[in-house]
Amino acid sequence: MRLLRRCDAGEFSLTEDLIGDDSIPPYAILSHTWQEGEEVTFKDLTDGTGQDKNGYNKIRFCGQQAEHDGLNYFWVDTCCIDKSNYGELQEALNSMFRWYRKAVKCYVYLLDVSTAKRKVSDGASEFAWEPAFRVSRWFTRGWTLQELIAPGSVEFSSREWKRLGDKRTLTQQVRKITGIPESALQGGPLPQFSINERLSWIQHRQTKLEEDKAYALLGIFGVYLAPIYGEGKVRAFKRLMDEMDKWDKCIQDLYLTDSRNDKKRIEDTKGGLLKDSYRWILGNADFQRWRDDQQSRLLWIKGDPGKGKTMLLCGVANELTGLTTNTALLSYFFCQSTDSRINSATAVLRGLLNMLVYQQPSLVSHIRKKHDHAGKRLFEDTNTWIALSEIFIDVLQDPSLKGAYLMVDALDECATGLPKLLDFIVQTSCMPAHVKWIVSSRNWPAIEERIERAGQKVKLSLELNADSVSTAVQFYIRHRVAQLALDKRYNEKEKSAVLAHLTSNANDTFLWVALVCQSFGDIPRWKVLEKLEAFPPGLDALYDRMMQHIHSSDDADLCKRILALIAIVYRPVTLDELAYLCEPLEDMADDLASVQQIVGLCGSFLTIRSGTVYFVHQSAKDFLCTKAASVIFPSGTKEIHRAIFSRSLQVMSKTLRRDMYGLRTLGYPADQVEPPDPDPLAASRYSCIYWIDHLSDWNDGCSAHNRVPLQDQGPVDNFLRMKYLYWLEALSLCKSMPKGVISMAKLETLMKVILTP
Ligand SMILES: Nc1ncnc2c1ncn2[C@@H]1O[C@H](COP(=O)(O)OP(=O)(O)OP(=O)(O)O)[C@@H](O)[C@H]1O
Repeated sequence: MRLLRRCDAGEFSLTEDLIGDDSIPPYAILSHTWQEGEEVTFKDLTDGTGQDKNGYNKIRFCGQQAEHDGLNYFWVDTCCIDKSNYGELQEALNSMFRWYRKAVKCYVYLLDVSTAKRKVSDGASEFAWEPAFRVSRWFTRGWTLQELIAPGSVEFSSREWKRLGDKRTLTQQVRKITGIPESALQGGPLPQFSINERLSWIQHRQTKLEEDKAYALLGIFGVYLAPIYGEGKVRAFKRLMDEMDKWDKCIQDLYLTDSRNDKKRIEDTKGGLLKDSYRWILGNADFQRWRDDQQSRLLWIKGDPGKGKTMLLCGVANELTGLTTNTALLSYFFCQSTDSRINSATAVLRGLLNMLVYQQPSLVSHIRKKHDHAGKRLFEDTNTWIALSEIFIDVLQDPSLKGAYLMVDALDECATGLPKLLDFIVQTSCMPAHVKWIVSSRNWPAIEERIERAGQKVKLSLELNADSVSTAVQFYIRHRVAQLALDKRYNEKEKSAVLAHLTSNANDTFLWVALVCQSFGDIPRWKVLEKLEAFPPGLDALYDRMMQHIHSSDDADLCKRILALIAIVYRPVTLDELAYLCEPLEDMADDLASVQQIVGLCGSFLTIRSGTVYFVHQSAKDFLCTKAASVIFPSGTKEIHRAIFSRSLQVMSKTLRRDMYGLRTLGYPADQVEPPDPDPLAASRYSCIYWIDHLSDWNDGCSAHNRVPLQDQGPVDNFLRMKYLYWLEALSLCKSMPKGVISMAKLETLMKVILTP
């Protein structure tokens, strides 16, 4: 990129070609419409001519504005690109959007808008220049579309160099004139707008060369295309759309979860995020050191279960969102061991990448380099980690990446590949890039050992910040008690007693407060004082008490069965799925309200959100699987795997059939399938995907006389003979064919082991 610099004599000179973003100083950029034969060219500038052209005036305008704003450099498209050099032109066309985005200021020079006339009359609601502004030629040209959208600051000036306003103050007018939504004008991520919507923004705009109408969209779509002038508009658009299709496919294949939705879900299920309970971190010296010191790249927040780490990270994400708009990207990931989709090292990198490319689509090029060859397998085979980590490093080293904040919550919940993920975080936190990591986990020595290897790290222990955490928990207690008092109509005495009990027993643990308050919600007001002592301090003591409560209830066996099942499944199951997987619930399969009620009897261990059953917290699952294991798995966990496998086979045999979604035609694209309502796969979706995993876990280490039924005429053989094709169809409808292929290989291995004499 070449820039212009003002010389002492008031003239301008071109810099050399500046390679690499680090060598590019802050600059302003001009946006205008071209006048045939009147523009100052690259050749003019190098020959020292062109001062007599009308276009020279615009360069002076841009230079003067830049100087006024304290910027020594500026860029003008007419003369900063050597258009006689095809390589340079191609690079410029594909970089233009980024150049406009990186400009500190963009000055729009409107030759056809004059401020010579003053306000129409006193009290008039619009300025005299507004009618001319509305019909300005600038709004009708193709290239000016990205010049409006890409820069953070766009200032409009009249023919007389008078400032009219900027794209923030004139948002409503610009939105009306262009039809472009406000969030796109204000720098919102463009992938949130459909391809058709983005195409519509240029529909009524013109370009001198017909192909340019397509090329002017490259930055807006975040794709790379070599310009072929002469190919015609139709072919140029076809090539653009082909690129978009590949882009779309790549993003779809990468997609695993939308961390923004995960964050929202987590905040919702945990009862909403309280700013007063996390904002202490913003004033914390360690946090500030990590945030403000360029050399500090890795912040590790560590603390015991339920100390509020996840909610703290949600809060930090919110604060960084405000802080980083236009200066850096923010990407986060919340590991959850109870959900096999989001509890592995590869899932973390996929999730982080997904958020990065959403904000800066041009970064997809690094994924495309591998995805164009390998397709979806790139994200699903044994080499996925290698490929993803290489892609991730390329992304972090992309010269156009201004900076990035990367957050990973609950490293201890990353069940697969944690050591390599930690090594990767440590490695990339030492790279010379503007990247900062923030991670959280429990106080695990294995994590500490690896994080210690990072050069510039900051450790923030919640236990060592007990005063701040304690004050934050106090805010939380007051908030929850106020809510309870309102809902349950406590009198002052009851309210004070609850407050005092929580305050003196919380031990700086949010989760304990959250669980106790949840239980108080089920206790009638007149019993609350009497029941207070039933909530002992300490998480385990509380879980223990919840377990005893279940034990002494009429539905103890059923509740324990449900808890065991929810602790074993590979992803949270829906009420529909639960009703079929848990045999004693079978009769209620068409009465989900009752299933929901029964889940409600399982103490506060479980919670239901949008029809799906989750553990209220990871520590609840940990408690059940360790301290209460003998109670909920009296015959061991294999027995639960066996039961889930066996129920899965039954539900699949009962529900799978040909063309369940009534698609009729063969070859219907799987990604366009919408589940009918009611969904015939609602009850068997989980079973279709995971039955082989349960079979395999049941078999794992089984003694010879307990062998799983894989022989001819056994249940597996019968199922495959009768339903194999329907099962494949179901896998495809569940968009889980790749997982199915892995499962089939697993089944084959299992057969070989078991059936070998
Ligand atoms: N800032 C906050 N606003 C609202 N609720 C909060 C806040 N901090 C903590 N909580 C409450 O405390 C509970 C525990 O917090 P959180 O899940 O963040 O703990 P954690 O340290 O991540 O636990 P673990 O390490 O066991 O996963 C949450 O479910 C929520 O109810």
